[in-house]
Amino acid sequence: MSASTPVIRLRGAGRRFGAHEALAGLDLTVHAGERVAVLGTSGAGKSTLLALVNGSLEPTSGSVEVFGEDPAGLTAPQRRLLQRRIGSVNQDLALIEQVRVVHNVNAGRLGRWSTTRALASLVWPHSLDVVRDALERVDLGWALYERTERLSGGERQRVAIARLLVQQPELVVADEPVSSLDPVRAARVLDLLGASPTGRTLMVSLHQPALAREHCTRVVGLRQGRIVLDVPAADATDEALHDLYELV
Ligand SMILES: Nc1ncnc2c1ncn2[C@@H]1O[C@H](COP(=O)(O)OP(=O)(O)OP(=O)(O)O)[C@@H](O)[C@H]1O
Repeated sequence: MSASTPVIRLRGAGRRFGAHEALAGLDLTVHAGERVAVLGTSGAGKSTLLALVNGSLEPTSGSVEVFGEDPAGLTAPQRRLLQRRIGSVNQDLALIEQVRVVHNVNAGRLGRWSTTRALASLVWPHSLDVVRDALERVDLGWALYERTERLSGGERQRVAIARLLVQQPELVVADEPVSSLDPVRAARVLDLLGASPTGRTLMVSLHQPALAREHCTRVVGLRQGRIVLDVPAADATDEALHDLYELV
């Protein structure tokens, strides 16, 4: 991949679920370091778009390339290598409830560890300093050895963010990662997701336009599975967003 290769490129990408067309004809190019907020009403297709980008769904039409690769055309080992570069936070958070927080955070490093090391870490957690640091950054320094199932919704959401911080991905794909957080913590988490010395690329779905304007560089608006708005964040005024949220 050359320096000018986009991090994300969708060409005429669409996704159907049976007869239902969730996304249609999406053309989108995202370059390294961009922070893209995906906005739109419930059901507009935000999660589906993010799933196409993080490789958990394949398009049923058109193409999706991430770091210059089409995940559908890769072998399993090649796909694992690509996945290491992508950090995802999904709405279901994908935390293991019955284990302590430290193990859920360390799961962010599993892609880089041997099976032996991963299993050993379940008994004697490895890289405690890294895990502690990530938890402190999301205000959960006290929760290292808490059982995950005991945490509140917002605390669990921050554990998923800490897991992503230890993974240190080049691209973050986050589906409503701040939906359970108070405004101060939401702002902090969005800063953390986008911040990295090397200019991490971020694609994040949000329901709060103000957060998109403040923490992202670009706003993409979806309506009924189509991109109807693609502007610099500063231009995503309430007026510009009005049509996006009008009830259909
Ligand atoms: N696995 C699936 N099977 C069938 N239909 C689906 C599936 N996933 C999504 N859809 C449909 O695709 C459309 C887009 O869904 P999606 O979850 O992408 O919307 P969204 O914008 O993320 O919504 P929300 O803001 O409520 O999370 C919806 O009509 C939804 O019902």
